[in-house]
Amino acid sequence: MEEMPFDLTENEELYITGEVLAIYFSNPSNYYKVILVEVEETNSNYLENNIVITGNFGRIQEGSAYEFGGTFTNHPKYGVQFKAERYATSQPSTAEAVVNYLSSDSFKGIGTKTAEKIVDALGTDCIDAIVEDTNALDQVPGLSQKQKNTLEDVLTTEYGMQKVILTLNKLGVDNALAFRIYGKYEETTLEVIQENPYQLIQEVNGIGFNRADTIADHLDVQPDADERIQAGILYALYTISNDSGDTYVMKQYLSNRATQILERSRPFIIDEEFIERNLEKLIEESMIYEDEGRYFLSSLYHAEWGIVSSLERINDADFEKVSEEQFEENISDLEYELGIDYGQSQKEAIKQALESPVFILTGGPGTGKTTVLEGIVHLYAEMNDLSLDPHAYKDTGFPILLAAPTGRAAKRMKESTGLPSSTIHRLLGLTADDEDLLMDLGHFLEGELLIIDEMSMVDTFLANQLFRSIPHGMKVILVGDQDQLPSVGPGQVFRDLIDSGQIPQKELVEIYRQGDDSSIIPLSHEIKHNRLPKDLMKKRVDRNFFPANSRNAVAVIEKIVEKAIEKGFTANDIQILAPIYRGPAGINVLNERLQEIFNPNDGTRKEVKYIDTVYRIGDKVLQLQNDSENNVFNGDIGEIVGITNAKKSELKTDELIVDFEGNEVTYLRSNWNKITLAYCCSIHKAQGSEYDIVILPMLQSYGRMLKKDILYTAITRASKSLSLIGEPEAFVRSIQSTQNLRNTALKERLQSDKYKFESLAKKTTEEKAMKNDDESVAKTEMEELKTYTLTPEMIKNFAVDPMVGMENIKP
Ligand SMILES: Nc1ncnc2c1ncn2[C@@H]1O[C@H](COP(=O)(O)OP(=O)(O)OP(=O)(O)O)[C@@H](O)[C@H]1O
Repeated sequence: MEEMPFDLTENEELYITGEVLAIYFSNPSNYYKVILVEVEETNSNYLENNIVITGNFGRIQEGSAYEFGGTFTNHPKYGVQFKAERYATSQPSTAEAVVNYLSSDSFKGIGTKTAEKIVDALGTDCIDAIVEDTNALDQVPGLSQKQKNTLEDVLTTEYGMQKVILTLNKLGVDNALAFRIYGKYEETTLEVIQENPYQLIQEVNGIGFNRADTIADHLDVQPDADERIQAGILYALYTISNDSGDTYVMKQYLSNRATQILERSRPFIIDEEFIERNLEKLIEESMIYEDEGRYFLSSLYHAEWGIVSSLERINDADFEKVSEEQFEENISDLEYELGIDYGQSQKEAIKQALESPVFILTGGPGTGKTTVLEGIVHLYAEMNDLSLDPHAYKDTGFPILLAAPTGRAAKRMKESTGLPSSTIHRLLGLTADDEDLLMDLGHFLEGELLIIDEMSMVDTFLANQLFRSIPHGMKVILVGDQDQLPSVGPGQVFRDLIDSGQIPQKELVEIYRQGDDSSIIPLSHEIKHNRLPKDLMKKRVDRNFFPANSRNAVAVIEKIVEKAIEKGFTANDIQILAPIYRGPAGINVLNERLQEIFNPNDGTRKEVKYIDTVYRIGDKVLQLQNDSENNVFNGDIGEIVGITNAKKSELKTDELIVDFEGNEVTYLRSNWNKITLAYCCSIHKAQGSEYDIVILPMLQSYGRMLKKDILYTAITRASKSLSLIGEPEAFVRSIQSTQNLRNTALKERLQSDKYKFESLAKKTTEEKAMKNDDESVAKTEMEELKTYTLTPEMIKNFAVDPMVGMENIKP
C-alpha cells in the first residue's frame, strides 16, 4: 500500500499546480476527466514528478498550466491520485505573457500585433475584462468582427465556464451538480439563477426545493420572498400529485404541505397569509388552477380537459348500426372459423364496439377480452373490406393500430392477435424526455381502428397525448382490467372513463378459461370480490401456499427456487414479486439473495459494482424507464451479456451490455440507474407482464402495501403456477383494505353539461344485482376466513414439497 501524502498544516486546503501532460479520459456528459499533470508546486509532501488528477473540469488543454485544490485518494488499482474539488487556470500575468497567449494557436487569426493592441487598450487584466463583458472588445481599435468572435468564443469557453462553476460552488452547489446546471444553461447559467433560482427545480434533474432554496439563500433571497413562497407551493402541489396520484389537492392540505416544505428548508415561520396571497398570484398567472376549492397543477388541469375534448371529437363520428340479422350471420361465420361459440355478453360487446366510435372492454383474466377483440377485428375488417395481412399494405401503413403502455404488454398483444403492435410511446413517436410535457405533437395517427390494451396503466398525461393524436373518424377500443393497480403517474383514467358512464362499455364477467383444474383465475376473481377461497392454503394443481413470516420468508423462497432450478427451470421461467423494496423480505434483499442462487459468482464471470449492487454477466435485469431511441421500455426484462471496463471502452467509462430478446442495448455507467436486478421485481413494475411461475410473498410487515389491488395485480401475473408465501392474516388484511380512489376530476368533466356524450352505456340490471349479491357473500366468508387457523399438520404438509403446483409445467 502506498503511503498517502498528507497535509502538514491541518485545515489548509491541499493544492497542486502544474502543466497538463495528457488527458486520459473525458466524459462529455458530466465533464468528468482523468488527466496527467506535471507537478510544479504543492503544499503536500507529494514527491513524484507527475500525478493523475480526477474531477469535473471544463475545457482543459494539454500543455496549459492550472491550479487544483482537493484531496489525495488511494485507488486500489492505480495508486495515489489527486481528486480535485476546484481548479483554476493559471492566467498569464505579465503583458508579455498575455500577448504570447493571445497570439498562440488557440486564437486563429490573431497575431502578435493584434494581441499587443488588446493589451494596450484593456491592460494586463484584459482576459478578465473580456470574460466579464465581451463588449470590452469594442474599446480595442481596428478589430474585425471575426477576430472579436474568436476571442469571445475561446475566452468564454475557457474561462467563462470556470467562472460559472466557481460561482455555483460559492452558492453551495457541489461540482457534479454545478456541471449539470451548466450543461443545461451554459453561459446564461448565472443570469438564470440570479433571475429565479427556483426555476432549477423544474428544469434541472436532481434539484428539488431544498437545493434550489440553498442557492437562493446564498443569493440573499429572503425567506418570505414571494418567489420563494410560490416555489414552495408549486413544489408541494407537484409532489402531492406525483406521490398520491391525485390530480388535484384541497386547499388546507396544500397549504400545510407547502408550509412544511418552506419551514423545513429554512428556520422561518411562514404565515398562512403568505401562502394565501401567493396561491392567488399563482392562480392569476395560470400556474395553478382553482375549481371549487380544488387546486390543480396547470399541466394536470389541461390534461384532464384535453382528454375530455379529444374524446368529444372522437365520439362525434358516425358508425353504421349493424342490423341484427347481418350481425348474427357474420358472427356465426366467424364462430365457425374460430371454432368457438361467443357468449351473449361477448356478442353484445362485439356489436357495440362495431357501432361506437369509442368503446371500453373490461373484465378480469380469462373472461375472453382477447377473444372478443379477435371478433371485433375480424368483423371490422370484413365490413370495411380490409385485409388482415400486414404484407398487403405496401404503400400505406396497416390500418389497424394495436398498442399497449409497456413493451411486454405490446408483445403479448402481438402474440395473442397475430397483428403488429407497439408501445403507446412508439406509436406516438414520444421519447422518454417528452413524457411530462404537454406538447403538441402536431400530427394525427394514420389508420382506421385503434386498440389500446392494459388501459388501466395509462396515466392522465399519456392519455391526453394519446387521445389528442386520434383523428375524427378513427374507431377506438380501450381494453383493460379496472381492478388492477392504477397508473404509476397521476390519475385513474380508465376507471374514470368507465365510472363516468359516458362511454359505451361492456364488462365481461364470465370466466371462459377452463377445462383443467386451473385455480389461479378463480382465485383472482374471488379476490376481486373481496373474498378469499377456503382452499387458499391448500395445494392445488397450479398453486400452493407456504406459511412464513418476515424472518423466514426469504429462506422459504430460496428453497423453492433451488428446487425449481434442480428441476431445470431458469430465471426466465420464475418471477418473484414483492410490493416493497426495503426491509428483511423486501425486493432489494430478495434480489441480492436470489442472484446468488440464479447467477452466483463462480469466479468465471465478469462483474462490476454499482452503489450497493453487483452486476454480473448472466444477470436478469429490468428496464425502469421508457427509452424509445433504444427500443426498450419500462418493465422490459433483459440479460447482461457484456461488461466493458472503462479502460477498454471507447468512451472511457464502464459499460454494461444488456440483451432484451435480441435487442442489445449498451448502458454507460452514468445510465445504470435505468436498470435494476429483476429476479424479484415490484408488483407495480410487473403490471402488463405475465410469467409462467410467480412466487409471491405477502407479509404483515408489508404494512400499508397490503392492498387488494396490489394482491390482485400480483396474482393475475401468474399464467401457470403460483406460490403464495406468507401469513394468512396478510392476505385477509389485503382484501379488507379500503380502496383509496384517487382524487381526480376527469369523471365529473366527462359528465359535465358542456361536454355531454350521447351515452350508449347501459349496464344491465342483472350485472348490478350480481354485484350487490357478491358483496353480502363476501362479508360472511371473510368472517369465516378470519377465524381460519393453521394446524401443525397443515404446516407439515406445506413443507413437504415446494414444487407442488409445478408438476404440469415443463421448463
Ligand atoms: N366464448 C368462448 N367459448 C369458449 N372458449 C372461450 C370463449 N371465450 C374465451 N374463451 C377461451 O377462454 C380463454 C381466455 O380467453 P381470453 O384469452 O380471450 O381472455 P382474456 O380476458 O383476454 O384473458 P387474459 O386477460 O388473462 O389474457 C381462452 O383460452 C379462450 O379461447
